[in-house]
Amino acid sequence: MAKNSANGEHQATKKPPPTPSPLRFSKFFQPNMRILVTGGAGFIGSHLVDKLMENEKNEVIVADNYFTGSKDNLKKWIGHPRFELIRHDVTEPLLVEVDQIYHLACPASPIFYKYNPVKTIKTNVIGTLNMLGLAKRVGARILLTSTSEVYGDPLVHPQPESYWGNVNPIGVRSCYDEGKRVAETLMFDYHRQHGIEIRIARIFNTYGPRMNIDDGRVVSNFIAQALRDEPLTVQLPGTQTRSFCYVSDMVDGLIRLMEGEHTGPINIGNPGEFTMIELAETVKELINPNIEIKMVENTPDDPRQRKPDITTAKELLGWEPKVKLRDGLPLMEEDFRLRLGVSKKE
Ligand SMILES: NC(=O)c1ccc[n+]([C@@H]2O[C@H](COP(=O)([O-])OP(=O)(O)OC[C@H]3O[C@@H](n4cnc5c(N)ncnc54)[C@H](O)[C@@H]3O)[C@@H](O)[C@H]2O)c1
Ligand SMILES: O=C(O)[C@H]1O[C@H](OP(=O)(O)OP(=O)(O)OC[C@H]2O[C@@H](n3ccc(=O)[nH]c3=O)[C@H](O)[C@@H]2O)[C@H](O)[C@@H](O)[C@@H]1O
Repeated sequence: MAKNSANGEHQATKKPPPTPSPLRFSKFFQPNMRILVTGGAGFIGSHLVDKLMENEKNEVIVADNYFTGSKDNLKKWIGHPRFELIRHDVTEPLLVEVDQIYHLACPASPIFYKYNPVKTIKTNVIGTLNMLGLAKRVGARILLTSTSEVYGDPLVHPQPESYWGNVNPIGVRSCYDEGKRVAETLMFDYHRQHGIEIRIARIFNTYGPRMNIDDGRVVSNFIAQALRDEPLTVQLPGTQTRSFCYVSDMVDGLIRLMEGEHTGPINIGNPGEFTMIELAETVKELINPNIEIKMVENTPDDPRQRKPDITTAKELLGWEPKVKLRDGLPLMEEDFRLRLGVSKKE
């Protein structure tokens, strides 16, 4: 850290991050963009990888510990010369030379992030520290997938990025939402202290093909239940709301944020808001009209309402979602039918 000799006070360094290896400027070297995607074997990560691989200038490295992700999600890229897959836990340091880091690694379904809460915190805090250390060493730009859960059980509705949230710091969801809040803090501290180029996306409930069938999140639960002829389990009171974003819209928003000039945090989500009873009724109508809707117990600290204010994303990224819930659900149904082996009744 630079020292100011005039008054003896320590000041934040204005030093830019280190430049990439000289090899990258050699005329004999392919000027490809090398991109690390942590958590790339998961639901959103694997769709992001598909999109990044479409660009022939991109080389993609995925680092994943397969806690909630799977090699299956990436099978079409395994063996591709521009693709590498590493079994790696982000709570350990990673040495790779990359230009960009999409840092997604973290279990996202409440059932999975509550399963080993201490590990969830380590993943969010130590994992993000490790990825920021990597970004600092190689001069990479880093994007963190934060969450609408940083707003907790929001008292402001819809939620703009300026809202500081209403989070229980000692509850059963805190490992995830406080973990992500610390991850955001670390991102900004590395940015201010070391000049790291950061991007923060606050993702709101995202759904689509490749979600784990027994993932536990509401959309995947309802579709799997409808296809298995089981009652749709609406957790009480059923009037709580969520806003559901289709995964292709999400990936488009994340790439725009990474490529743009704004650090964020920026909300990326679909503002269409539904109660859980409305969601169950829609799934019933579209997929299985004979199914029963059953009210069941909820879990502690479940947010009562959630809807993104996406003014910032519209203005700064020129982004807004295109896929409506009624159009996205059938695309997910198709994928779940294939994986569950349940064909459509004529
Ligand atoms: N899907 C959503 O609705 C949503 C909403 C808000 C934020 N997010 C964030 O987006 C990211 C991706 O979410 P998703 O829905 O694809 O979840 P997911 O569970 O399908 O994917 C997470 C991936 O991270 C991997 N992972 C977990 N811990 C790891 C560790 N310690 N080291 C390496 N890999 C690890 C998992 O194996 C998995 O492949 C997460 O950071 C999540 O917090 C998702
Ligand atoms: O978007 C976000 O920011 C966060 O959203 C979700 O968290 P949550 O909204 O609690 O997701 P679900 O588990 O899908 O629950 C949504 C609602 O559906 C209800 N639910 C869930 C499951 C079910 O079978 N039935 C049901 O009614 C829950 O009570 C809750 O009110 C994700 O799982 C987090 O990873 C993510 O960060």
